[in-house]
Amino acid sequence: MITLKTVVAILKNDHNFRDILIDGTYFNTEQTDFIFDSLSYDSREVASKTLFFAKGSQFKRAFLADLAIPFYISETDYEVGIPAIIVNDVKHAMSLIAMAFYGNPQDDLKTLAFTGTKGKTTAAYFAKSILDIHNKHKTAMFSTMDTTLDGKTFFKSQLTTPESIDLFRMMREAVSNGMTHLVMEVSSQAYKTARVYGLTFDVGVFLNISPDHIGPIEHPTFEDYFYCKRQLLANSRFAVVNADMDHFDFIKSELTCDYAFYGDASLHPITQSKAFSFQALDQTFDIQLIGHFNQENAVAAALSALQLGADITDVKKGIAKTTVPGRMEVIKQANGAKIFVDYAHNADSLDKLINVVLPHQTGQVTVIIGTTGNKGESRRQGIGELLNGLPNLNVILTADDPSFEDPAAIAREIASFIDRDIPIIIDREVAIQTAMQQTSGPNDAVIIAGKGVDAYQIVNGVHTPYAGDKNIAEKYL
Ligand SMILES: CC(=O)N[C@H]1[C@@H](OP(=O)(O)OP(=O)(O)OC[C@H]2O[C@@H](n3ccc(=O)[nH]c3=O)[C@H](O)[C@@H]2O)O[C@H](CO)[C@@H](O)[C@@H]1O[C@H](C)C(=O)N[C@@H](C)C(=O)N[C@H](CCC(=O)O)C(=O)O
Ligand SMILES: Nc1ncnc2c1ncn2[C@@H]1O[C@H](COP(=O)(O)OP(=O)(O)OP(=O)(O)O)[C@@H](O)[C@H]1O
Repeated sequence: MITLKTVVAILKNDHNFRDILIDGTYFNTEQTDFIFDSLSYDSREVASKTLFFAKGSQFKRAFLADLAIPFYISETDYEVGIPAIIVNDVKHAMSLIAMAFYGNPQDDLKTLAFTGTKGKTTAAYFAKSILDIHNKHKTAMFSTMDTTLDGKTFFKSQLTTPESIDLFRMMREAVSNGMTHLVMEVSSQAYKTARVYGLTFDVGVFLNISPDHIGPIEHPTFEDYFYCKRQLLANSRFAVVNADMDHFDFIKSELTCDYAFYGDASLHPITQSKAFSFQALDQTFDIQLIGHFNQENAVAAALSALQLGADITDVKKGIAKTTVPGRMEVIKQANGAKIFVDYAHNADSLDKLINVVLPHQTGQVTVIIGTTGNKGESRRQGIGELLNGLPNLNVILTADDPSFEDPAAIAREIASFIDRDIPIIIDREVAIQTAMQQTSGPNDAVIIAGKGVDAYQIVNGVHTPYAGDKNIAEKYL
């Protein structure tokens, strides 16, 4: 529940209130009070006491026209005869009002947020494993892969960071379920679209930055992407930062809270890095996820969990038991060849993934990859140029969430950055089957990059069923 009076007070306090408009008359405050019993940003989900937020580039006046609602909040007066609260920024309004409506659930949780171009999901899984040992399985998690409000039942979310109304509702539900900690991923889009506006995290972690998510529906420039990501540190009580990342000195210069750094250029380097173990924080850790970058993700999670009260024993146990579906999963073909299934879908991740595989697999190595349509368009050049610089690698280009674009055209665009001829097999299952048929022994490998365990392909904007890279690979062992 929230009253109109509280809503107006929140907006005024945030310097976001413009006016209330009822039947063509302007008011600078509420005329009578009203109690709202729900919040919504979707006209298909409203009731008689819903406070409705009209937001978004695709919002249409028609969505409001026949609604039986007491008020809506908007940047625009849609002139539909419904009392309107006009604000300068509807997404700021939505976040602060949702926070109050759900009773500031962040105050009842220890909150840990990860941002970075890569590793958010993996680091979140490490952190959840550690914290679950510390708090006896009372860790909620909001991640791209999985969301859990009770620590044990999981569902897939549409967005990496939920819309603010959903975020605070889910946080409240997690508290009601007895959760004491929340681990979440915060995307740059979350800051760009104010999904976490007004929220301060107990610990904010910045894992790394590389050019990505630049395109018409994401960020116009790298500067914008980087700025949005840095907002996590500006809105955290304690920062954990990778000292080896690009622009680290600048990030450090901006910090206003306490912090811990990790990486070679810090007091917490990773040493003795082996496939399944490493040393850091004066300890030896066992780890199931191979790759130095996963050891970085693990140390970031370790420092965060220590800050939130876990002890080093919890940390060691948590890291040792962590696996992440679709991240660095290795299966063996009948002929001994190794199949690596990983979610790498930009040049930086693919580069790191290939560098983990090549030292061990000295035979024929085939990479299967595509890139998404209508999103992250710059990945095509990045991946093409990377593969061009690795002439000994076999490559098959395939589909990966083409959305409204033609997957063959996307593949041709990637191929245009590669000097040698590259086969294009749009059917991902056939691409995997073909590569696996070409292996001949234990030194060979197939790297299936991009979809991990995603059980769908986005085609024409619709999630269409897909068996999943790992399931398909297992079919052709
Ligand atoms: C750019 C962006 O963040 N867009 C998100 C945003 O859209 P928006 O606010 O612009 O809303 P819109 O799509 O224009 O829709 C207009 C509004 O009309 C409403 N509506 C619609 C139909 C109707 O009949 N009645 C009605 O009221 C809708 O509920 C919506 O509120 O809010 C929508 C939900 O309210 C999201 O679905 C949408 O995510 C889009 C689809 C998306 O794909 N976003 C990606 C780029 C994203 O955010 N990704 C990051 C992860 C990036 C990473 O991998 O690191 C993420 O956090 O998920
Ligand atoms: N620290 C890292 N640096 C570079 N690449 C990484 C790192 N951690 C993971 N990766 C690679 O990126 C892929 C995606 O990892 P993960 O899902 O943890 O990242 P994410 O930030 O959640 O990704 P996304 O934003 O694309 O959902 C992994 O499969 C791996 O190939």
